[in-house]
Amino acid sequence: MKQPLNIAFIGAGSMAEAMISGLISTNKFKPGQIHVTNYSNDARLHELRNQYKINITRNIPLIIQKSDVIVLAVKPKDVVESIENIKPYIHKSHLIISVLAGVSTSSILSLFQHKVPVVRAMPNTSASIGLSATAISKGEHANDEHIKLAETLFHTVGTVTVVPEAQLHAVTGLSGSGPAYVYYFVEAMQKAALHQGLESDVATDLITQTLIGAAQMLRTSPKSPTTLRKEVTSPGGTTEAGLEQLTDYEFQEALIQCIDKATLRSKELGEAIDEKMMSSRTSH
Ligand SMILES: NC(=O)C1=CN([C@@H]2O[C@H](COP(=O)(O)OP(=O)(O)OC[C@H]3O[C@@H](n4cnc5c(N)ncnc54)[C@H](O)[C@@H]3O)[C@@H](O)[C@H]2O)C=CC1
Ligand SMILES: O=C(O)[C@@H]1CCC=N1
Repeated sequence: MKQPLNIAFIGAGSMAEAMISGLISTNKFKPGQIHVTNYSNDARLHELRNQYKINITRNIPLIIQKSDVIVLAVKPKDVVESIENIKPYIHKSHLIISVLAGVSTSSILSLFQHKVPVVRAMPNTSASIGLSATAISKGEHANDEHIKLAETLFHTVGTVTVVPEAQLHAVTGLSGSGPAYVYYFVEAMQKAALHQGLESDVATDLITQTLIGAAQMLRTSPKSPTTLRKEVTSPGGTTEAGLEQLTDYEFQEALIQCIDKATLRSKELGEAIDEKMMSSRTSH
């Protein structure tokens, strides 16, 4: 594929912005190489242009013609309409990257109705600071070069793992949605800190540094999470008293159920698209 690459984002929401922000902040992509369009919100496009100096447009033929990589970043429910709009202008030398939860590469290929290379990816919003955990899989007409290109792109915004496509539902429930679970956990820690009389900004600093420290320990220490937990937990001490409450409230079970449910939802989102495609075919 020619260099420098031009990238079009179809959809200008949270995930598109996280990727745009990450791509630009690493200086590996210039704002001029990035193009973005959305459904109807002009103010949102102007906001993105003001912040990142990227190209904004609602001219579909133009954005597709100018770009080598097309990132589908609409909600799963909008995939049929968004592909319908771009389809006439797509050719085989484009690489389509879908970040849509649940939607399979085979559904995307059926919507394009021709042999376009598709890579499906599941990043997370930490892409905005170059720390996404992204997993990718290739569709039927994507080759090793396409997967390499997608790897390079997502490497700019964090780590990349290639997985069999069937595993992307679990990845979505785990690391795609994962940042939200952590933020939810932090919201609870903040409430507890306030309840105990700590100042809000003091609490926020302590919580954030605790999370960064624990995450860094997980990354750098050869010890397992269980060993690291036990090292904090003095017999008869404060941690043990706290963890007893989490056990009583079945915290781990709740989290397992949470990830199972999110994984199931990813499958349902994909199935809903397949059903929509089937019913539109039978009604024509
Ligand atoms: N938000 C997240 O943390 C993550 C989201 N994703 C996936 O990324 C995709 C986008 O999610 P968000 O950014 O959170 O959604 P969002 O609702 O913030 O953004 C969706 C964007 O799509 C645009 N859009 C809708 N229909 C369109 C059409 N026909 N043509 C062009 N643009 C159209 C909307 O105007 C909006 O800009 C979803 O499929 C989601 O599953 C994947 C990983 C993480
Ligand atoms: O909640 C969602 O459906 C998307 C996919 C992963 C994170 N956000």
